[in-house]
Order: sequence, then structure tokens, then C-alpha cells
Amino acid sequence: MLGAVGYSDRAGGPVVRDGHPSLTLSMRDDGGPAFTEVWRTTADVTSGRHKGLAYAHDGEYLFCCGRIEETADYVTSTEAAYLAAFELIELLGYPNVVRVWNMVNEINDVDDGGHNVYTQFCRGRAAAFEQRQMSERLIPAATCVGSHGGGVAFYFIACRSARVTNIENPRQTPAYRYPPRYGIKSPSFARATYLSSGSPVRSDYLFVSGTASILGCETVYKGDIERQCATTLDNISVLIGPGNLAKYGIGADLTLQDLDSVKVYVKRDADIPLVRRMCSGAFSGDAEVAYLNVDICRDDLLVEIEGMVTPERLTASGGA
Ligand SMILES: C=C(O[C@@H]1C=C(C(=O)O)C=C[C@H]1O)C(=O)O
Repeated sequence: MLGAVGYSDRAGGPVVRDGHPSLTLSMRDDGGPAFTEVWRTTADVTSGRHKGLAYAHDGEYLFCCGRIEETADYVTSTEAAYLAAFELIELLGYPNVVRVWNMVNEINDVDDGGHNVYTQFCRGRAAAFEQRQMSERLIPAATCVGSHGGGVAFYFIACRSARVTNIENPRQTPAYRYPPRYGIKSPSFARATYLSSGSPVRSDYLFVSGTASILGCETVYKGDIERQCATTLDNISVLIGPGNLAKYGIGADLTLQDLDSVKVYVKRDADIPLVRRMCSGAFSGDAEVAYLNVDICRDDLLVEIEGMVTPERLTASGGA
């Protein structure tokens, strides 16, 4: 096992337990079922700790998790935590960051200076990315959503030799180019990341970032959960559709039916039944779909959806 992430009603970790890193996220206060996301490998695993992070690696993939304790200054602490992660990546030799998740308690809270926690987090993250000279092309898929406690918890996957292609959405401004009214520093993430591993057996993955009802850089359909959910699903359809992936030399012909390990973040508990109905109609009956009642990074966003496409699906659709 490379790593385990609990989606539960309390925050815990990171720890190394039974030879693998483990992080527990406070993502449920709604009585919904807790679940554990497990990242596995068939190769031998080495685990360890580095500056508060817990990690494991297998020669090709690195899984790492960390936590930034509750603080009044998420700029400095986020920068430090992300720099520690970059240091580890360099130390162990996994230079390609593939996918990052960030769960931020009180993400929409505003401090005395009028800055909310999310924009402070974005500043710290951007500072670390700048110091490590992460150009736009290298910025991977991510999620940054609210949680119910535990400061900022984060985890990521990086790889050694597989090829990573970061993908943008023609309906959306790249997040790293959002104008300053959305925060002093733009969010550092791509809309999706395609992971293409060569040998011994081809196994490609597509990671879709947390996606919401944003067109260009604007939130659309404020207050209207049905249209926000429909727009979010349309955004993902266009992102993973053949017209867009072909621009990156990826020959896969994907639809929402190909997505798996879907997470649907819903701001208002009462909206979950409607969102569930819409998503059940859109995703495959075989897909794992979890619904989590948490805040989204902008106060006016009501729903956000992420997922991934696994090698089986990509092979079936002829991924390049
Ligand atoms: C919903 C959006 O952004 C969210 C914030 C992210 C981040 O800052 O890493 C990544 C994806 C989403 O979770 C968006 O801007 O479209």
C-alpha cells in the first residue's frame, strides 16, 4: 500500500502506520458513510517521514501527505509545507507532480484584512511554486475544498519517469491566470492531468481536478444548484471530450460515463438529493461516487465535482 486517506468525521495524521502513510480528513459531519481511499502498488514500498510529512514510494510513484495546523497565517505555513514537499520530491527523485488534494477548514472565513483562508492558502502555495520554478506547463491537477476541521490537510502523488500532460478547459480561464479580484495570487492548478506510463505494461490515467460552475473566470448561476450542477457536468464533458484531449495528442474518446472515483462536494446539505439524482443520471452505474457536504473555495459555488479515468477505460477508448 502506498497510502491511505480516510474521509471521516474527524481529522487525524499524517502518520506512518503498518508501513504506509495515512491521513484522516474531517469531511463528514452529515452522518454519511466514512470511507478510505487507498492507493496501491504491486512494487515494494519504502515509507518515512520528512518535516512533518508522511510518505511512501515504490521506485515509480510517491504518495505523500501532510497537515498545516490551524493558524492565523496560512500564507507562511502553506509555503513552508509545500516547500517541504518539494524538498522531499527532490530528495527521493520523483520530479513529476501528478495530482494534489487540499482540504481546508473554514475555507471561506475572512480575516481582519479582508482576505479569506482560501486566498491566503493560494498565496502560500504560489510562493512555493514560484521558488521551485514550477512553470504553468508543470502545474498539475488539484482539488481545494472545505473541510470540517484540522487546518489544511493535503496529499499528492508524484512520479519518476511516467509522462505527465497538464490539460486546460476551453470553457474556463486557466486558474493560474485568474485576475487578481479572485485573490492576490491565482490558484496553482491545471484542469486535468494525463499520466502516461510506458513500461512494462501501458497504464494511463486521467485525473480531473475539482470542477465547478465557472465559465471563463466567473461563477455562473449563483444560488441555482440545478444549473450549477449541469454547468459543472458540461465543463467536465468538454474537458475530457475528444476535441479537447486531441489538442494534447491524447487519442482517447471520453465521456462522463468513463469517470470513476468521483467525489461530489456539495455546500448545502439540502441540495444533496438533487445533485445525487443529476449525477446518477450522468455517471456510470459502476462508478464509485461519494457525496461530501463541505464548503467550496468560492462562497457562491454550490457544487464541485472531480474524478479519474482508469487504464481499463482509457484502453477501451484507445488512449494515445
Ligand atoms: C473550483 C475551482 O477551484 C478549486 C480550487 C482548486 C485549487 O485551488 O487547487 C482546484 C480545484 C477546485 O477544487 C475553480 O477555480 O474552478
